[in-house]
Amino acid sequence: LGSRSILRAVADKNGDSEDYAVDLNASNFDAVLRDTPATFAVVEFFAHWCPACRNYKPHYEKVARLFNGPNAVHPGKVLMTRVDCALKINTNLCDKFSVGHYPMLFWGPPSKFVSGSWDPKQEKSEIRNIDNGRTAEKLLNWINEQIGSSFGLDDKKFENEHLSSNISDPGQIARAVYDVEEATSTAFDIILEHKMIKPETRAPLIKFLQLLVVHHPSMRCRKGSAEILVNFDELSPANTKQEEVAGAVKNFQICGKDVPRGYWIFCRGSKNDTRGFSCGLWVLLHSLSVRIEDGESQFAFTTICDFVHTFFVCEECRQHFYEMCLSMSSPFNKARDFALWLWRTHNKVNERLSKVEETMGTADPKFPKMIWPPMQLCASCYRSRNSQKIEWDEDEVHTFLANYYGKTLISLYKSNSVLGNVGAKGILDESTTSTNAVAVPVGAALAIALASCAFGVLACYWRSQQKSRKYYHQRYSLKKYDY
Ligand SMILES: Cc1cc2nc3c(=O)[nH]c(=O)nc-3n(C[C@H](O)[C@H](O)[C@H](O)COP(=O)(O)OP(=O)(O)OC[C@H]3O[C@@H](n4cnc5c(N)ncnc54)[C@H](O)[C@@H]3O)c2cc1C
Repeated sequence: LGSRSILRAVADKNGDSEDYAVDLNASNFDAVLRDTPATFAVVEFFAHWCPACRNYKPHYEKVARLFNGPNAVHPGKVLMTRVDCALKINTNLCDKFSVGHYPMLFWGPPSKFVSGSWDPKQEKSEIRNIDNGRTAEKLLNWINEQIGSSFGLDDKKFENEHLSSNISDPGQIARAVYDVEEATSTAFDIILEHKMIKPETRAPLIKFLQLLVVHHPSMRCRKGSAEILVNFDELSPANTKQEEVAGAVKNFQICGKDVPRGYWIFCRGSKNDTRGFSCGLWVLLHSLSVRIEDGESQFAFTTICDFVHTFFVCEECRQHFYEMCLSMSSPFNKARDFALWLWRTHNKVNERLSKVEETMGTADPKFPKMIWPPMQLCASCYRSRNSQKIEWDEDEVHTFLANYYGKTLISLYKSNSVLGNVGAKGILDESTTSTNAVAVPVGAALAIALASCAFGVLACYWRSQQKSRKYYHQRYSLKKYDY
């Protein structure tokens, strides 16, 4: 099992069992703590034979319920885990943390636990012994003090009154990398659930996959998109029935088997019906727009327009977005222009929705629609501003977008090295060659994509899949955008 599967498998049990804390042992300890999107972790070292530990368990679980699993009230903040020191496999691990009594609780950033240790004599350590967590109330108070929160044991699902807005914190976007993966997976789940792969929708889907293969910010999703793309003609020959296609594609999970996880982090709203998928989709589109090369800008534009128009099941959203696509009178030659177009278009949506939400009272109070980026995020983006009008410095906006949706978005991946060495390298190797993929067949476009991405491992995999392949020599011309 992958480390995320462990997190999910444990989380999935929560429907009928009260075990929310994640059981770790020496073999999965590092991997789970490295992969968690949570900002902090609590590790409880205990022994299953210890009566005090058994009595403590309901207290610990009461707190873990708030943070772990798909129904977590405050997901992504704290990962609550436990290690049974009475199991032989964990002896060394417990020794490394100088576990001298049970239960013994530690707190720290998850990455500090990876290959980590704790020594009571050590003066400076980011791992701290929790010395006052003997009841659920005390433990939660201790956590609240550390992170300046006011979580309560009675907090209910989605009653995120404590959710802090991420509007003006530029570093928060780093957490959105998980949401971009979640949104990509959700988009493809929706496509399958709604049986949307048809002969007439193949072209927009293939083009979008081509874009993802090269420019998705997550290595996992680039790899998964490539696998689907490589097998696309086998998966959906023109005459195959919908059910067969859906069944076959389902076996290829676009961002790997551990995504989706079932919750949002950056895109989490303070109500259960706000934000989430549509926020994740925007972040995905922006992060694609800042990764393309000049020569791909028109391709990226038509691809994203067609994808939203064909596959985004919010009728009003896709219609409005498409109208804005159609209103473009000349093709894009520069990646910068396309990134700025998408930013402007998103702001038009924000402007329209802010009025609607104000009238209808449907806004998320923590995340009201606004013209973006606000001053707090990018003061230099503003040349001048009065109540009527903002005069933007578009060079500054573009620099900001490129940094925000480029490097910052994947910085958490890097620092956590979630994907291990290969993944981190894949993510950092953002150099790509311009690819007018719209004019080349699927296989050839992929070959160019792979060659240009330094995807060593994936390229090997791809070649091994190509032995007896015949490509569709099909031109995906989209008349609507032929200028
Ligand atoms: C293509 C598309 C079209 C949509 N059209 C409609 C519609 O017609 N009607 C409707 O009700 N809903 C529409 N939606 C949904 C709506 O835009 C929001 O996604 C949703 O209301 C959730 O809002 P949010 O607060 O999470 O912020 P979102 O608007 O989803 O934005 C997500 C994040 O992107 C960043 N951001 C905000 N503005 C910009 C910008 N201009 N440039 C770059 N980054 C920005 C912010 O960090 C923000 O938190 C659409 C969504 C998409 C993806």
